Parts: sequence; C-alpha cells; structure tokens
Amino acid sequence: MISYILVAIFFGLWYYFTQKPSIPKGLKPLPSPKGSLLYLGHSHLLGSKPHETFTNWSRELKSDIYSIKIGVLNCVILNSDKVVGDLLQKREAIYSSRLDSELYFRLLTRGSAIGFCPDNDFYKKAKAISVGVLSLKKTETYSPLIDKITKEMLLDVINTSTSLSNPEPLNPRSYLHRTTLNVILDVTFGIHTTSINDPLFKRVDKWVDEFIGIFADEHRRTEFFPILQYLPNKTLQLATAIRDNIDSIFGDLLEDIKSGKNKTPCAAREVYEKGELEDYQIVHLFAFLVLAGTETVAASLTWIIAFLANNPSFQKPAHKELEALIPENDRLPTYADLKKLPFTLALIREGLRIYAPTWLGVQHANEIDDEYNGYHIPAYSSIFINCHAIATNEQRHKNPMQFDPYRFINEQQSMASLADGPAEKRDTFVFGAGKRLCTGIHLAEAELFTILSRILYCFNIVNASPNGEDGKPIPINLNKSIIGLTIWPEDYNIKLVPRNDRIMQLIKE
Ligand code: HEM
Repeated sequence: MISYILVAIFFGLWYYFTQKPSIPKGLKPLPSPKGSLLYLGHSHLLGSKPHETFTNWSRELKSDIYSIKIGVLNCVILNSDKVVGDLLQKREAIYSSRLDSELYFRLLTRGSAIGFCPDNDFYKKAKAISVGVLSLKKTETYSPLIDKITKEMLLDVINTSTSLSNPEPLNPRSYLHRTTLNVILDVTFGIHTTSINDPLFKRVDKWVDEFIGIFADEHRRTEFFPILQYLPNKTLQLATAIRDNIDSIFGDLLEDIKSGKNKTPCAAREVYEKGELEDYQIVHLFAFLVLAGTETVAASLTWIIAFLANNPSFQKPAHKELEALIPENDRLPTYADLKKLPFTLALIREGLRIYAPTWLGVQHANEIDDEYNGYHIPAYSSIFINCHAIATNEQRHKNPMQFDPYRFINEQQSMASLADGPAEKRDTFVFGAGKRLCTGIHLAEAELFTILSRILYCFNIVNASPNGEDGKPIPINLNKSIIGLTIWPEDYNIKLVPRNDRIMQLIKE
C-alpha cells in the first residue's frame, strides 16, 4: 500500500511540475472550481451524478465555460448552447478530435470504433462509410424495415400474455433493446434475431451490457490516472475480454458474409467487397454502429415509457391525436405521420430533455491551443458538452424541472436539421455537435417516433410495480439511474393493456 502511495505521489509531482499548460501572454486561464488536489484534480468532487456537479459549478462560477482537472486530463466543460455553438460548431475544424485514449480507443476497439477515433485518416474513411449507411435519404428507405420490426415487437408483447384484458407485467427494456438491435443488425449485416431467447440476441445483449459498463467511473479511472495501467488492474482484463468478444461475435458475422453463408445485401458486405478496410477494422467499425444504434434509442424510450407509466395523463393527448389521425383503426402509425402527430413528437423531445440517455456525450478534443473571450484553451483538452446545464437553463426553458411537452409543440423542424443550424435554436444537444454530431441522428428520430407512436396507439402503459401503503403501485423511481456510456433507469415492470380489439387484430395480421 505504501509503495502505491509513493508511486502516486511521485507521478503527481512529476505531472504537476512538467505538464502544467503555460498560458500565452495576454490570455487568462479558464475559471476553475475550488478544491482541486495534486494529481487527483477535481475527481474526488464529481459525485455519483457528475453532470449535476458540473451544472452547479457553472452556476457558482457564473461562467458557461470553465476547466477542471480529472487526474491528468485537462477538461473544459461547456454549459450553454452559445458556447457549444461558438466552439464545437463554428470552430469544428479545431474541436472535432478525440483524445487517443489507450484503454478505450486502442485496447477495447483496436482503434477502429468511429465514435472514439481521433480525427485521423481512419476516422475520415469510417465517417464517409457511416454517413453512406445512415444519411437522411438512406434512412427513409429503412422505414418499411422499421415498421416490420416494430410490428414484430408488438406481436411479441401480446404473445407474452394469455389474457389480453389482464396482461402479464413485463420489463420493456429487452423488447426495446431487441427492436433497436434488429433494425441496425439488418442494416449492417442483413440479419436479425428471432426472440429475446435467440442465442445471437443473448450474445450481443451481454456484450452490449459489458461494453456500456466499462464506461462506469470505476473503470474510467484508468484513463484519468495512467499509472493504474502499470499496476495489476481488473479494468484492463475486462477491456481485453470485451474486445475479444467483439472479435468473436462480429468476426463470425463477417465470416458468414465472406464464406457466402450470408448472401443478403448489407452495408458490411459492401464495405468488405470494396476492400477499403482491413477485416478487423470492418469488425470494430460495424460493432460500434450496432452498439450506438441499439443502446441509445432503447435507453431513451425506456425513460419515456417509465415516465408515461407514472403519469398516465400524458398518454391521453397522444391517444387523442392518434385516434384523430387513424379513426378507423385500419393501420398502424408510421414515420410518415411524424408531422401529423405533434404531441407524440413533443413527448420525445421533452423526454430527451429531462431524461437524457447521455448527459455528457462523448468528449471532443481540440488539436491546437485556442483562445475564447480572452481565455486560453490548451491543446488536447477533453471537451465536455454538459447537456444537463443546457436543458435546465431557465432562460432557455421556462420551469425547466417540469415535464412539459407543450414547450416543443410548435417545433416543426427535425432534430437533425436543428442540429445543423444555430446552437441557440436547437431543441437538444444529446446528439453532440459539429463535425462529430451523431451520424445516426436520422435513424434515431425515425425509430424513436415509430416505436413510441405505435406503443401509444396500441396500448395503455400501466405501472406494474407492487402496491404501496396507499394501495396504488409505487411510482417507478426516475431519480435513480445506471450510468455508463448511456444512462438507464433502474429495471421496472409495466403492463401494456390493449386499447381495442381492432388494433390487436392489426398487429396479428
Ligand atoms: C437517441 C439516440 C442517440 C443518441 C442520444 C446518440 C448520441 C450520440 C452522441 C452524443 C455522439 C457523440 C457526438 C459528439 O461527439 O459530439 C454520437 C455519435 C455517433 N452516433 Fe449516435 N446517438 C443516438 C443514436 C444513434 C444511432 C441510431 C446510430 C446508428 C448507428 C448512431 C451512430 C452514431 C455514430 C456512427 C457516431 C459517431 C459520430 C462521429 O464520431 O463522427 N447513433 N451519438
């Protein structure tokens, strides 16, 4: 133990005296909250919800930009739409890289997961490929696929119950997970899983959970305190096991394409046949797309459905507009109905604002020193978008802590087109900003809308938690969250009670 402490002190002093960024003449250092310690920096002050701590610091310092130290990392926290727009959007040429983290980038993903790559040659190729797969035009062609897979999910739901008038409680997480997984698996590898008991689903589901989990604080310490990489350490073993799992699951899927076992046209086949990438790069690029495409959308919907189960009055306006749009109950809603269902769309925007599936996104890095309002921003800082500070800013959103979909009821533009415009007008920052903006934003919008509108159209969402002392189901706890790469509510159960027989017939047809 004493030798560990001595090593830490040695590295701390070495780092303090050799790595302190020097400030060019005429510029000021960014403000920084009190309490930073040698080598630890502010890491001991972050708490279990760092986004809330970041928001509090921004308000205490009265600054929408400030810097902190987390171990060896110099972190710059952006807390307003304006500063995100000024730096990550207007100066995207400088602010669109990632730190070349040994653990996450090299070890976990063989340097080939687009979302974690520095802005290098591989990134440029991978971005072009993923834009090709996920552009708005391409996403529109996936609409029938999303419809089909969502309908399968609805059928799965009704098949879990013997009595539709009193359905079995279910945890929506695995249903949503399999739905979003099937969409992206079909797009990327031309395959899909057949049920939540399908061995491929189980394999991928387990891998996704492990991958998300390695972004929890206890593991990220290895990135913040590099000396830990030289000491016996479970995180590195776990990262290696997860990487081997990616090689095995997605290596098998690529092998099926190469051997002709899988003949379906799909994005991975196109990339393989063009010969643009090495096999291991295809495996890790597409594994990232599957991960990014599955987790984020499923987590967002899991939050919104939990909120609706606790607050059924918010389901009524959605039912009303759905009934008005499809009075004969002769079809299910589709993505093409988006502009005709403003309340359902507003529920999604408000859900993402109050229950973001990621509050701090994926950190950007600036490749050169910069100046902003007289402040010096050192090169290779880790740049955080604090979506929480932006979403809870009273000037931006009146009564920000209140769930109020009507604040977005007149918003006509898609999240993707707002993300391309001025930052002050954006509805949400959960998709990031600038050149690194989520490439899957169009697919995300299509899936969020199709899945939620169909669930609301077909079912009443009823909280199935055990009853409390008042004889009513205990509300699902929306204050507790599981934080990794994405943020999930704790597991909960609901009943999906059919709204009418005609709609149930539609699902079975
Ligand atoms: C609610 C759903 C989603 C959320 C909240 C989300 C969020 C994010 C965030 C925060 C980033 C990093 C942005 C930045 O660095 O500024 C990102 C990147 C990315 N996302 Fe998403 N995402 C979602 C859905 C999807 C889907 C469905 C896909 C489809 C595969 C996808 C693919 C990607 C890709 C490829 C990147 C890397 C972009 C780059 O580094 O240039 N995402 N996403």
